[in-house]
Parts: sequence; structure tokens; C-alpha cells
Amino acid sequence: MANLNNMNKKFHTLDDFVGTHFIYTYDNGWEYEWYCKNDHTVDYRIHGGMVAGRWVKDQEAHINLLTDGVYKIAWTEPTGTDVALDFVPNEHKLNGTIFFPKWVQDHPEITVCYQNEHIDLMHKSREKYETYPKMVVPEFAKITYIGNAGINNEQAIAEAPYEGMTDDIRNGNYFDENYHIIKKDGHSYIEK
Ligand SMILES: C=Cc1ccc(O)cc1
Repeated sequence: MANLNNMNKKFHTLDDFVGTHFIYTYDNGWEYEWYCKNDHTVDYRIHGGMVAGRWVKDQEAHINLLTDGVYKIAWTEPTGTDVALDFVPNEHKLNGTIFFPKWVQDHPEITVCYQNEHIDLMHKSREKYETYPKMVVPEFAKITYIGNAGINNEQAIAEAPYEGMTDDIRNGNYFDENYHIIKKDGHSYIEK
């Protein structure tokens, strides 16, 4: 058991941000977990909201330092969903805007999966169903966890979300001191 929640971390440079793992709750109640895997890649897991249960690895993203301790991340997904995040981690907050195509709003369950194994289905669905009007979700979020997962840590986001997972992470019951998953009965995990 290791308490890796580093809410007092101070951010200045891009290097301070890359390799950091966050959990946050949007003001609409949606809880997300997001990992800046390297300077052009993100992984994430969705714990609450319209597409709770969805998780994604190796999403290409634009990751930029705007000014001291302020970061902008933007990407477009195989579903056609676009995302722009502005992190102000020293104030434990961010602003996220998600632009969902109409089909994700109409059929969110199609996207609730480990997306990496269903890229074809995402591409087929975005052609088959409607794109417009898009559903825009602009929200502030409060950061509840900051962890130094390190760059290209494949264990940070490595299994489907489960009830209580974010509490396990925040309470230090999920990762060991090397930021590897602690093996637990009843939960799948990826071998070290
Ligand atoms: C749709 C993905 C997504 C990932 C992180 C976040 O904060 C908002 C949206």
C-alpha cells in the first residue's frame, strides 16, 4: 500500500505535467480519470456520467504549456468526439469541453467499452448514425487525485473501471510504491 496522492505537487513546466495521472469530478457530477502518458499521448477511464465504463489507451493528443502551470490538451477520437481540456493543476481545477456527435448522445452504450479493441465499430458507428447537432458539454472540474505515474506507465490505466476504483486509487490501495497495480482478488489486471 502506498499513498501516492500528491495534491501538493507544484506545476510549472511541460515536464512537470507529462507523466501525471489525475482524477477529477466535473461540476455536472461526471468523474473522469486521465493520464498524460507522454507529450503526445493520453489514456483515460470514465467513472461517471453519460459514458461511464468507457476506457481508452494511447489516444493521440495535442499537449501544450500555455503559461506557467497552465496546460491545454485537445484531441479528436475514433467516435468523432472532440475534447479540449484546460488544466490549472496548482488550483486543483480544469475546464473541459466535450463535443459529442449526436450518435454518441443517442447510443452512448456503443462507446462504453475498452475502445482499443473496438476501433472498427467506432468508425462504422460514426458513419452509420447522425453527427449533428453535436452535444457540447462545457464544465469545470475539481481535481481529487494527482499521482506521478511516470512516462509511458502501461499500468496507470490498464483495466476497466469498477465501482470504488477511484477511492482505491485515492486511498493508496491500488498502486504500489512503483506505481504498479497491486494484485487483488476479483479484479482483472495486467501482468507486470
Ligand atoms: C471523451 C473523453 C474525455 C476524456 C477526459 C475528459 O476530461 C473529458 C472527455
